[in-house]
Amino acid sequence: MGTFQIEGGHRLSGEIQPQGAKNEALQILCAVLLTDEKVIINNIPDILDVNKLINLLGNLGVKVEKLGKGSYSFQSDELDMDYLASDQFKVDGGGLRGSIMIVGPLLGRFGKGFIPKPGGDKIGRRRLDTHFEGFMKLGASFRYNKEERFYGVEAPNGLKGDFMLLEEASVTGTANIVMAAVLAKGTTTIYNAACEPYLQQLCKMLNSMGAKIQGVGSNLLTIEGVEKLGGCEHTILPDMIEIGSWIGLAAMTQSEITIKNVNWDMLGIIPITFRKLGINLERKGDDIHIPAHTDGYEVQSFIDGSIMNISDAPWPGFTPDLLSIMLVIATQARGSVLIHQKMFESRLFFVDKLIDMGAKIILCDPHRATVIGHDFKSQLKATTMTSPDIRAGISLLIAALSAKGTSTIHNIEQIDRGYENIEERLRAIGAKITRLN
Ligand SMILES: CC(=O)N[C@H]1[C@@H](OP(=O)(O)OP(=O)(O)OC[C@H]2O[C@@H](n3ccc(=O)[nH]c3=O)[C@H](O)[C@@H]2O)O[C@H](CO)[C@@H](O)[C@@H]1O
Ligand SMILES: C=C(OP(=O)(O)O)C(=O)O
Repeated sequence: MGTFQIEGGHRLSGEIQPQGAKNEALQILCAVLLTDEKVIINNIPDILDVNKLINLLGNLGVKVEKLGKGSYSFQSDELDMDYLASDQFKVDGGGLRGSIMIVGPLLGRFGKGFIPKPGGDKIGRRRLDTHFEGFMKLGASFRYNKEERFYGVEAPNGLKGDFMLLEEASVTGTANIVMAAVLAKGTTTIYNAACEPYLQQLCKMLNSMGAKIQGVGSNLLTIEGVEKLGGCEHTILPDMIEIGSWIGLAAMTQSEITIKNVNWDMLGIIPITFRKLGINLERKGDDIHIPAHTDGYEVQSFIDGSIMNISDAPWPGFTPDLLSIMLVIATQARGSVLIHQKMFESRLFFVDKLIDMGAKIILCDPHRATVIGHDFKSQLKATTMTSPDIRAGISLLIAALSAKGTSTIHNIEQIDRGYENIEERLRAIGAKITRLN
């Protein structure tokens, strides 16, 4: 188990360049299975989850070639389908959440797809019903081995387009169904589709490979199936969750930081939501400049004067992956805020650690926490903690960097799942952080 030691209480300053988006990369990498031609992908983040998926693709027979930092070519012309029945696949597939998205492309192109129960954050129930109901709507048969927790779908005669109304706007579920439907016969219509920038990017890539997808960016996708897809070159967007993490870091440490090349127009409601907590964000070209909040930041209230409430919703609502960071920032705001995590059941339990550090938080129930900000009149105190999931991990790291004294964070593999070379990048803007093992 890896550990960070963090000496908190120092102001940071400088520029930080966001990595490529983890959740987009996981979708895009799975899409390379849809063609026997070469696919080039740029801006791939060098993080644990993405490297695990690249390794899985390699074990499946995809020819992987590194072209430069963050750039790879992939060719899926000679896949080893026997690997899907191997013990190694059970280990590889269970190692991350994103592996679930190999099923759609395999089903679409080869008429069968398998996956062990995927990994990912333990943040409450994470059902896969949307994925498999979608595949069944396209004509696949489904089986699930409860003992081995192994899922399988088969359609030996190919898939056939249909209309479907998804039970939930599942991000990976929509990506999976889209990747199956692009090679189905006829037209597939997906209503209540997720439409995060990750999905917009996936659809853009698939269209450049020859797919016919309309409605990109909306919750109604129409996909006219094609016989075959070809190669393409695709560049992954900057990671909006990382960008939000650095905004939180700047606010909590009262530091002046510029986040470079953020692709502002794809950030949706994120900048507005930080402003609700009183964070001042300036757009400079395509950068975000956060001035030092030396006088703190004040939570806004609603028009009727009622307490500020920040909650998650499917895109274009506020992403659940930034709520833990919002919660941490709120601990030093002027005013109070209710954080409502609607999607996941166990993502707020990490507040215990913040309470240990001196934050004023009432955990109302597993989904809601009320935070009463200190307005920097009292600093958080350093402590020893364990990172329960990726976003709680980065939130605790931000808390530690703002706290008085030296903190220790264990289980930092959770952070390494999604943040590239984090200690070096933070040291470059003045953070005192050391990786102990
Ligand atoms: C690898 C990857 O891309 N992971 C992301 C993906 O996970 P993932 O695709 O696994 O998440 P889903 O979108 O399927 O759903 C997440 C959870 O929210 C619930 N739910 C979902 C939609 C909805 O309208 N209402 C609702 O309550 C689901 O029951 C589920 O428990 O999307 C999540 C939701 O943005 C993000 O937290 C994850 O970082
Ligand atoms: C929950 C997340 O990741 P995953 O879906 O990979 O567990 C996340 O990125 O915040």
